[in-house]
Amino acid sequence: MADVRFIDATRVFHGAWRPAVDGVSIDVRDGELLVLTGPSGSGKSTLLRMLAGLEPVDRGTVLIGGKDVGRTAPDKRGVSMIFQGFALFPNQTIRENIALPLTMRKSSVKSAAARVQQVAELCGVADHLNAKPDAVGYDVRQRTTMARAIVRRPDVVCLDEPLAGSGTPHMMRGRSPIAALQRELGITTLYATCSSVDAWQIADRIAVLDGGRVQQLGTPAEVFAAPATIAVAQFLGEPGMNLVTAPAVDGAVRLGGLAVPLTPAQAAALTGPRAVIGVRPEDLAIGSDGAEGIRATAVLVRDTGRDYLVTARTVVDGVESDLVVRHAGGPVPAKGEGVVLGVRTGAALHLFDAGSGVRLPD
Ligand SMILES: Nc1ncnc2c1ncn2[C@@H]1O[C@H](COP(=O)(O)OP(=O)(O)OP(=O)(O)O)[C@@H](O)[C@H]1O
Repeated sequence: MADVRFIDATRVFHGAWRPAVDGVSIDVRDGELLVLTGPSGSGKSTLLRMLAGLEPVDRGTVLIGGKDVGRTAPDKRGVSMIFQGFALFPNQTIRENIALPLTMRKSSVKSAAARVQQVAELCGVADHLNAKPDAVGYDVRQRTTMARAIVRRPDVVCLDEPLAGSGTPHMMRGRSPIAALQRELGITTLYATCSSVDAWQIADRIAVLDGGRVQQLGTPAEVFAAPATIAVAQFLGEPGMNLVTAPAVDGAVRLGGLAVPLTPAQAAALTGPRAVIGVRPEDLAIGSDGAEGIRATAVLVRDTGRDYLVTARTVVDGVESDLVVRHAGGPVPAKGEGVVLGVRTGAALHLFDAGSGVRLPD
């Protein structure tokens, strides 16, 4: 096992107008499950491929266990990569699927069989070795994928969107046996996913990428509580945080009747006359005693089964903005009805600079 370090790692594809991975510096601890997340095209796969040696590093350094692997061939790096959707061969048995990395390396038949048995037991699939992937459940298929990934005793496992296209419902993903096994085995793992739900549920820490750059690195709770940029705030949460550009006047950012006072440090960090107020749907409430409220019109009401998501349209500085409210108790407004929105007591409000998109100091 080993730790992983990216230092200023950069990859520019031929003819591209900007790097796909742009000066990324991340330390992944030995045994850690680090989730790389961010929108499609943010550079997650390219970063994993650079670690595995499938993509060159144009600038910067990649270290595995303290060793610069820039000149190390992919099969000598001790990195095992799992691609999208499990990638188990349907016409091969679970045993053959697990054995594949060994048979490709022409390991002796006897030692390969012993190793497959050992890994199958470790991953809890020993009872299914003669079955084909289609004949076993989702849990066994994922465990088999992990067994195949570790059969050659890698130092690091890279999983690139392992659940994409696997038909796994979102609510099941947090119970992913891959994540559970990773913890049992304590193997350093980098897991790329577009899904902020996956990232939130399984990670020790998450790195949010956007445009090839690390926007934020931290535990899921840290990133959720204090997103470092507007891009991160938009990305995490379901639905994402409401973000409204509002004027900063007389030391406060004003959204309807709501005035969010700026600390001296926040006022000094502002690069222009506007800030972006961020508030999560669960932190807004319909109904407010007037003066402090945001006057709006309900334009969409969605029943989630557990509660309602009400989209309310307001006008700030002559510009229409939509705010989503998670509404659980009390009468549900009809489409077109006027509402006054308030911020729940104790709720967090987030402030970002409208020009740079960076969080204002708390
Ligand atoms: N082989 C390639 N040649 C040229 N450009 C590429 C190549 N591979 C990726 N890119 C570009 O690099 C950028 C990062 O892509 P990458 O696949 O790493 O992002 P990603 O976050 O993994 O996206 P996704 O979640 O859709 O896989 C994108 O702009 C993509 O178009």
